[in-house]
Amino acid sequence: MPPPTPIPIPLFASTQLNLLHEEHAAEVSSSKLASTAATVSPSTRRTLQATGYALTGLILSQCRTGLGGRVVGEFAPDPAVASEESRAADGTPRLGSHGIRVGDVVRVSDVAGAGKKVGKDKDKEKEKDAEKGVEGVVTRTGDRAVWIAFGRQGGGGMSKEDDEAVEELWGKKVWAIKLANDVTYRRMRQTMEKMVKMTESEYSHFMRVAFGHTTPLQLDTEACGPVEFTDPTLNDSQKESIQFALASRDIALIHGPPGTGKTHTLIELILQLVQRRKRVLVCGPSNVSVDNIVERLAPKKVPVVRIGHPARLLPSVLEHSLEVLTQTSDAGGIVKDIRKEIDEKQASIRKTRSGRERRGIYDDLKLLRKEFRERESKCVDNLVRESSVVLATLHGAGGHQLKNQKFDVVIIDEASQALEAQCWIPLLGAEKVVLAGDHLQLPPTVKSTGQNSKDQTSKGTEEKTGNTTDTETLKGVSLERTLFDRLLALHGPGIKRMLTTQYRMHEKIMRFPSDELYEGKLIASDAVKARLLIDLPYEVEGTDDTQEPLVFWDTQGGDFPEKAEDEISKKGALLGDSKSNEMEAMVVARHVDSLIDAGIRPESIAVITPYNGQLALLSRMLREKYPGLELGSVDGFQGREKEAVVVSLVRSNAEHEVGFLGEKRRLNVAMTRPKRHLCICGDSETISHGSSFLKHWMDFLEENADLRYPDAGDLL
Ligand SMILES: Nc1ncnc2c1ncn2[C@@H]1O[C@H](COP(=O)(O)OP(=O)(O)OP(=O)(O)O)[C@@H](O)[C@H]1O
Repeated sequence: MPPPTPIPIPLFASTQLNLLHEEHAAEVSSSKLASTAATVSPSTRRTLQATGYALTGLILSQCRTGLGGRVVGEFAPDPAVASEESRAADGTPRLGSHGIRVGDVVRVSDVAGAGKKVGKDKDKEKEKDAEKGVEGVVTRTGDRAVWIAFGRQGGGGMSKEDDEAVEELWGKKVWAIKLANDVTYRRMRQTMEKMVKMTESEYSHFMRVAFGHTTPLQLDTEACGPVEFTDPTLNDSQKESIQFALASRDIALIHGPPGTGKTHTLIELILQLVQRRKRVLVCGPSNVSVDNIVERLAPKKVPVVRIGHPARLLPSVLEHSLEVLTQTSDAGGIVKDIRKEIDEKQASIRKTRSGRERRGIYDDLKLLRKEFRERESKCVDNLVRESSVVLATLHGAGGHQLKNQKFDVVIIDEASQALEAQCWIPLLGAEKVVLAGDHLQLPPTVKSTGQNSKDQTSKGTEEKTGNTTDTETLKGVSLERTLFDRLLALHGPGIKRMLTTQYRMHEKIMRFPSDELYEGKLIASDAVKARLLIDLPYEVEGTDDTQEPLVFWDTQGGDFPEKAEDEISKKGALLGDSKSNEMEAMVVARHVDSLIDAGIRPESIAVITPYNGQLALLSRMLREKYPGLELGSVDGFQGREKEAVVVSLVRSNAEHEVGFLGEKRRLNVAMTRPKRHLCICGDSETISHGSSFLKHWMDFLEENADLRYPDAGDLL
């Protein structure tokens, strides 16, 4: 491996900043979420409610101190404006249908505050605040109320400003609007800004490795000692990956192709690190990816703390949540009394008529909350310090709870699905890093093209340096290029170990992705290699489908043409164009019918397609008929599996255009979801012209699949 070309860290970080800026703008505009909830008319508010973005006509009906010292407000429909139809039998107003969900970030503001004429400057300020409202996270939704927790994102209780803003809501008619959650962006931006400013002497060894200023250190096999695995079922490639990660001194990549037990391996690695008295920070790009690890680690009796807003955590991991521990653990005792006092004071405000008395209580409340925050932060600090394993999402790791915490190892699961800037949130202070992922499946979804920032960066660089060398070194830096990918390209396969036994697919389903993408190294475990639908643990008839793992319905011949379709969002907005193929959809539907006729439960089957136009069509044909059947996009199905998967490839045209079927990582995801049965529907003539990968795939299917040719006349 030739020495890597070093990448200047400030240049990398400023390019990322530009790319992130563009991406955020693209995301906000495509999601159409209002980023400011300032003055909007009643009719706009009603439209926003009808389209699932807001809840109007609310009043604050109750407040209590909730998790992490946040104020949790209960918002009920205003009885004064609730219509007769919207009331329950006992006359209580109901919320009606709305699209506000648990975990959503919302802003609650006063509807009347907007546009009022006010006299004094101080009042004007207050009025402005009321318009601006206060941000919170939805913790519960019910028929008669929604509950919203106010306070800093990432925990730590209420700030003084939040306190006042919530108090301002009492007695007002308010509304709540869903906001784009930009904590992740903020944290990525802050991290990149920090990187831009860092001086050479501040770079950690890991940073210098990650940007090619130096090469990874030799493995330290002696220091990691002999490994006694706690899990006797680990296979050799899993054991080797764990040993490698233990011996590495700076960077180790664990490459986990589909179904190879990546998480299984990480659990053992974490246990081994804890045995060696190492402190470990474990992160993932999503709450689910992190909770998945907490769930599997918790029974092992290792002290773990999960950082993150309790509203977004799985109920099964709540007892390990930092905010819950702050209340339930012994360490939490120091904040309990004060919380009670705050609640009592708060309740007394509403009973007090005199303005002077109210202000007095208000002042007391401020002091109490300050005390609460101080005690809580001490308690949080102790809890985190005492835990060998701390878990958070990548952006959650940028919260105040981990500010002064040092970890021996940072592990990132699903690293190939995270933006690189996101990974750097926990990595800036890291000494040793383990990344687990599969760069041959889809990277994180990116909406922007990155073109503007590329142009800006090259211009800026040329102006600054007078040449384009730096721009050259940044070639290939885009948001879609993950840290996992980049490190592999920079330092070569020596920094990675691959898991090779897969526990999902029948051998015949695995063969093509293994040979084409994983150097033929995948092995199907004995338990799965010959499993067929007919072997399912419920009654299944023996048919051509239930005894065959791989079926190819080849629609070649021109009778199954694709169609361009406008892609319409739920709100009726034009999203762009997509493709559909009605005749092919009929082939898919027939295949699903015959699987179900043979006794396969709809819940065991998924139908997936890369095109939203086709997904809409298939949904119309199949959703009502088989409610348990799963219908989805290929991208959305990454990380999932089903007993039987039917893939509709859609493209069929005389020009042999294949669009984004040309992305082999997407096809890899599509073909590696099933356990026992994969059925591909597509036009081999069109598809085989798309790329050499697609040509090999079509050849493979022709030779190895149960090949069938649908008759267009039969279908009509
Ligand atoms: N050594 C093993 N022996 C038996 N079963 C295993 C082993 N390792 C993993 N598995 C099984 O393989 C399946 C996938 O494992 P796991 O959920 O850890 O993988 P993952 O990495 O999270 O998922 P994916 O591979 O899809 O990314 C699980 O059902 C798990 O029990």
